[in-house]
Amino acid sequence: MAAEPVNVNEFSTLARNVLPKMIYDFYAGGAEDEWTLRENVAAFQRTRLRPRVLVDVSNVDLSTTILGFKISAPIMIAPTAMHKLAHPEGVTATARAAAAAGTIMVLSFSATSTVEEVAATCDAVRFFQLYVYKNRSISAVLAQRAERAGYKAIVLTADTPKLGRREADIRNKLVVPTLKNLEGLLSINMDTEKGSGLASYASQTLDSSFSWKDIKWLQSLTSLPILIKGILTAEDAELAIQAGFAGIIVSNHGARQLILCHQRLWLIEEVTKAVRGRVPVLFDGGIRRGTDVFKALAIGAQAVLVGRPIIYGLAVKGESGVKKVLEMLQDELELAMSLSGCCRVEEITRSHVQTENEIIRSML
Ligand SMILES: Cc1cc2nc3c(=O)[nH]c(=O)nc-3n(C[C@H](O)[C@H](O)[C@H](O)COP(=O)(O)O)c2cc1C
Ligand SMILES: CCCCCCC(=O)C(=O)O
Repeated sequence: MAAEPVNVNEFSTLARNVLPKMIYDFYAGGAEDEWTLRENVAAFQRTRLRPRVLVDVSNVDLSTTILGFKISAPIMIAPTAMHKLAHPEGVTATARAAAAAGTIMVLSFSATSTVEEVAATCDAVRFFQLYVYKNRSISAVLAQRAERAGYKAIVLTADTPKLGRREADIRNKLVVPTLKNLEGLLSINMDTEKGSGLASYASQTLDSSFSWKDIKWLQSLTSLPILIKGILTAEDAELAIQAGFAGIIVSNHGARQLILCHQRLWLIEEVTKAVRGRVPVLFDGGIRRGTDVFKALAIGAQAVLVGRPIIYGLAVKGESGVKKVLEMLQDELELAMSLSGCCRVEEITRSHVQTENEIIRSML
């Protein structure tokens, strides 16, 4: 029997062993030559901590509040598609694990369980992620179904007018299962002749004409707060606030969309400076350790979301695997806070981290 994983990265190795190659590659993969994927993780490793000592850390509290909802730690579950490819119970198991951990899960539009099935599986605060389809009434129906089913916010993913070029999926001729939310609403011929079935599906469905001028339409569909996911510049952060978004998620979609040339972790600082506290700023991408959460918070994020590690926990051990991943990250964050002299998440400040440039400058 394989040894029990002691950290989140070991779940990734175990997941690789249990999943068919096509599925693991879909989950693990990034766009093009995947250097942004590597950079998502490496940026954390190049960021140093500046711990303070001799602080009474006998009582550390990780809890925080996002859009008025209290969560046990600033670690949420990012929307990721098709959990039934990882485990037969799919995202209902993920949702139960989120509820047990006292955190918020963002359900993917492209889930393999319906919004109602997920809502019925446990009582927890959930958000719903939305893509805008060419047939906009499909997105409208889904946003309204989510509101009726008790979801507390909509998360508009803004970085996917077209699907990124995921070369592993092209090579593997990725076959995608039925997306349960769309049953009866859409019928698509998923072509794997030329490569990825997901790419074929996306090119038939995603509305690449959707733009800032259409946000009012989106807001007219729902009374829920709407967050925007995929913001990477101060300019777009300002537009998002002007458009009335209730929160911003700094994200490069787990390096699955555009290959970037910026050390992305520092975009949190660019965005938080532009936002000036007007709405919460969250971050996702490359979080694999509690110290990564700590660093993202120090740079200015109010909470982080985690994508792949959750799927790997699900693939390896179902609901209990997801719980374990969340527990590991929470425990590591608690230790990082204790060893840095922080008892509350609000006590994690910019002075607790040093950037690569700051490190170089300090040597001159
Ligand atoms: C397999 C997979 C599926 C994803 N599906 C979605 C999705 O349906 N909607 C969305 O907005 N983002 C999706 N994402 C992006 C995640 O929400 C998140 O931005 C990213 O996974 C964070 O990076 P991490 O995996 O390094 O934690 C997906 C990512 C992965 C890896
Ligand atoms: C119609 C677009 C499907 C996107 C699938 C999920 C996703 O966002 C991903 O990164 O994969």
